[in-house]
This record gives sequence, structure tokens and C-alpha cells, in this order.
Amino acid sequence: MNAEEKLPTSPTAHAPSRRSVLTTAGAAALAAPLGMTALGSQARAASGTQAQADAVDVIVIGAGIAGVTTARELTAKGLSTLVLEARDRIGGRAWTSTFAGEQVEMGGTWVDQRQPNIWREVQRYGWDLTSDIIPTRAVAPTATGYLESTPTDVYNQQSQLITPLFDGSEQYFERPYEPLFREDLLADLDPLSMRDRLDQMRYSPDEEALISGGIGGLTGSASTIGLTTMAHWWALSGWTFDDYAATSTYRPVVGSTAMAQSILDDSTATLRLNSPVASVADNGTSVTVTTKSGETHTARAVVLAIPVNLWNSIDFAPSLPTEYTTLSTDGIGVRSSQKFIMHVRGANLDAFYAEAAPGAPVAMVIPFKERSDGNIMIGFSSNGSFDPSNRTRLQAELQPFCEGIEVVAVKAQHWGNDPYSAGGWAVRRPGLLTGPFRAVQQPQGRVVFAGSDIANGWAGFMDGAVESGFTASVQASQILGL
Ligand SMILES: Cc1cc2nc3c(=O)[nH]c(=O)nc-3n(C[C@H](O)[C@H](O)[C@H](O)COP(=O)(O)OP(=O)(O)OC[C@H]3O[C@@H](n4cnc5c(N)ncnc54)[C@H](O)[C@@H]3O)c2cc1C
Repeated sequence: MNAEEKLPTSPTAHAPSRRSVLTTAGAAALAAPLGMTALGSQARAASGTQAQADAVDVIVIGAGIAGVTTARELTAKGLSTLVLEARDRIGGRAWTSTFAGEQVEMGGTWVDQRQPNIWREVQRYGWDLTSDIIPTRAVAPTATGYLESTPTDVYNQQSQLITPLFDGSEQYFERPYEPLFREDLLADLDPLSMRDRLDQMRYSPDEEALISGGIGGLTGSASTIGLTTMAHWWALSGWTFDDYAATSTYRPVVGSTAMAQSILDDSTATLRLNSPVASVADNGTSVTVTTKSGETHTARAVVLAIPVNLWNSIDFAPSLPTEYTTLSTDGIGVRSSQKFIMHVRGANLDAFYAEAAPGAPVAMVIPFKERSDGNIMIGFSSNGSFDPSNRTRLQAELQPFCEGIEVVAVKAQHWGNDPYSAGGWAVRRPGLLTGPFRAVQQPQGRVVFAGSDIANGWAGFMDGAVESGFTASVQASQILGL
């Protein structure tokens, strides 16, 4: 949510250190063809295709931001660590790609000083920050169509309507990083969906439409997102609309894949790409991990840093308790989340920002860059049946926002259809926080569970992934008796 004239105090920008520049771009370029290496200044590449590798202290499954953070923290304690990643790249739902000659983010993008865990990494590696272009026009849904206005006007109206939704959150989320600190107050609130809360508010149809895009549009449906999920984001931001909106403003210039690479480069962990894990067997003294290709690896502890939606894709022995399996079946992320980057042009083209009504194929459009040959725009959808890479269809869906707009090219990522994410950003359904949330943060035997999806703070954000990586490294160390 970029908002005109509502940028926060500019965070301290840091010039990238020579070290981070060298270890990110260079290492990423070299790593891909080898298919199995971090190639950082210290990280070691696994070699050969041995069926049984030597035992290590800890195996980390998944090289997203949570996994690489866990690996860095474990090796900092002197623990030998093997990272098994299913894809041919690291980063997971944080993925920098290219489109129309631009470096673009297909997943996790923005970071903020209100997000202390990722912010610590920004400062540690000196990642310079930039922001996307500021919109010149905003389009938002009404009960009967669309309202076109200045971004400031839409922003101010949304601010007035959204702020009262979270009345009381200073009490029930008194300590945002300990979300269950006031479990007593949450008991009646956590079962409510955002739909329930909207019904309580008695907005007029136009008022509700104006704020519906950011609630049901981006999250799939207001009925499936818990009130306490959005209220938690609100509390973590600082309990004001200005703070809430500002957290999606700045992104590190290096890109999210390079961020993950910097973290991994800081470890001595061994990384094996193209190694999807099929089973995890814990015999009480060690854990054997088997990949889909039949390689086995043994460790004294395992950190499972894959999306919650994929926990059930792995065979566990002993089986996971029902809290874990039910949560994985129900899903924690927006299952149908898609992000797409568009090159557009047209006689009426401007740097517009648009939100649509829930269920609309295109949920949100944000301007990224103005160029002489058109604009680069970012789009989001949580409508699983919509295919944004169908240019004709996409172009038709964009007409209400900008008449005559032409889609020259588009690059789309359907995170729900991606076999190694099975969903987009984490969104907790009603009842989850006071339900299975605390249980699934606990290790089972020698297996630790990590990932942004189950973070205490910014769950669903890269900050939560870093937080979880630190927690998992402590839990794994404890299992090892440290
Ligand atoms: C479209 C989109 C936009 C977003 N925007 C933002 C944003 O602007 N700011 C922000 O902070 N956050 C954003 N997020 C959220 C953020 O990207 C995620 O919360 C975060 O990257 C998750 O990190 P993670 O390490 O917990 O999980 P993941 O990144 O999902 O990492 C899990 C890893 O496990 C691997 N894996 C899966 N199965 C197996 C297996 N069987 N064996 C081995 N490896 C396996 C995966 O390949 C992956 O690499 C966005 C997410 C999406 C999808």
C-alpha cells in the first residue's frame, strides 16, 4: 500500500558493503548451473551423489529465509549443518527474477523498520533501500462500481474507516510479539472472521466496498481471515493507519534472493539444491531424512523450514500429532495467491494504484516504474481460477482501472500451484491463534518446526521468517544439549 505523501521517516539507507555485493550477485550466478551449492565465502558445496552422507548435527529442510537464517545461527554455534532444498534455487517465497529488462520480485518484497527482525538483517548487511514510484491516481471499489480519486483522498477515507476496525487491539495485542500474552481477551475475539467484524461495524455498502479490496481481495475472502490476523498486523505496525500502510513501501535494492544468499553466505552450512525431502524418521537418538530420489542423511536434530501447507507432503515416523496435520490440511496461506508483473501502455496510462472488490480476478495493481515504452506494474490476485498470463483476459480486467490500457507482456507466479509453496503469504484463519498455533511451534522429538507461517510476530512476512529462524536454532541447540 503505497500512499502519496504518507511515507514514514526515511529509514537510514546503507550503501551495500563490498562484501555483500560480491557474495550475492556473484554467488547466485554461479550457483544455479551447479544445482547444489551456496558458494558463499564460507558455505560449502556438497559434492557427489552419495546415497548416504556423513551424519551432521542438524539438517535444515527448506532454504527460504527461515531456513537460511536457521543455518546461519546454527553454524555460528559451531554445529555442522546440512540444508536440503527442493528447488534449484534458494529463497522460497522470496524470489527475485527479471522481466522486461527489470529486476522484479515475484514474492516477498517490502521490508520496514517496524519489522525488527528483517530490519536487523538490513542493517547487518547494509542493504540499500528503494521505493516503487508513488501513484498519481487511485481507483477503489464502491458498491456500484469504482471511485477514482487522488491517492491522498482514498488513503484518508480508508484510514477513517479501517482504524475503528481494530479498536481495542492495544489491549488485546498489548505485546504484539507475544500474541497470546492477553489470551484472556482474545478468547472471544479470535473465533471472529474479518467478515464478522465488518458486520459488527455496520458500514454503508459504499464504505465497506472502499476497504474490502485490502481485506477480502488480497486475502481470498473476509470470511476466511481471522480478525486477529489483521489486528495483529495493525498492532505490529504501531496501531495507526499511517504505520500500517507504510510497512509496504521500501524494498532492498539487492533483491530478496540476494538477501537470502547473504544470510547463507554467512554460514558454513552445506546446501544441496534439487533435494525435495520425502520422509523424516526420528528414532529418539537421531533423525534420518530421505529425499525423493532416495538419498538418506542423518542428523541429531532436524529443522523443518517448509511452508505449513506442505507439512503433510512429508512422511513422518512417528506420525505428527493431529494439530500439525490438521493445520497443514486446513492451510495457513492464501492458497490461490498470485503475483504478476506487467508491461502496459496506452493513451490514458498513468501511475495508477487500484484495488478491486473481493473475488475480482485482479485484486490490486501497484505502479512499479514509468518508462518511455509504457509502465511496469505489479498485480496481485487471490482468485485461483484467473490466469493473469492470458494477456487478453488480463487486459479486459484492467479496463475499469485505466481505459484503453494495453498489456504488452506479463510474468505471473501462481504460488498456490507451486508444489514447493502450495500457497502465498500466511493468513491465519479464525480461531487458529488461540487454537493450534502454540502447539505447532513446539518441537516433536528431534524435529523442530520453523517458518514465517508460524512466527510470533510478522507471520506471513520475511520478518517472521527471520524471527522463526532464530527461534528454531535455539530449539535445535537445546535438543542437542547446548
Ligand atoms: C506474492 C507474495 C508477496 C509477498 N510480499 C511480501 C512482502 O512484501 N514483504 C514481506 O515481508 N513478505 C512478503 N511475502 C511473504 C514472504 O515472502 C514469506 O513470508 C517468506 O518469504 C516465507 O519464508 P519461509 O522461509 O518461512 O518459507 P518459504 O520461503 O516458503 O521457504 C520454504 C522453503 O522450503 C522448500 N521446500 C518445500 N518443500 C520442501 C521439501 N519437501 N524438501 C525440501 N525443501 C522444501 C521451498 O522450496 C522453500 O525454499 C510475500 C509472499 C508472497 C507469496
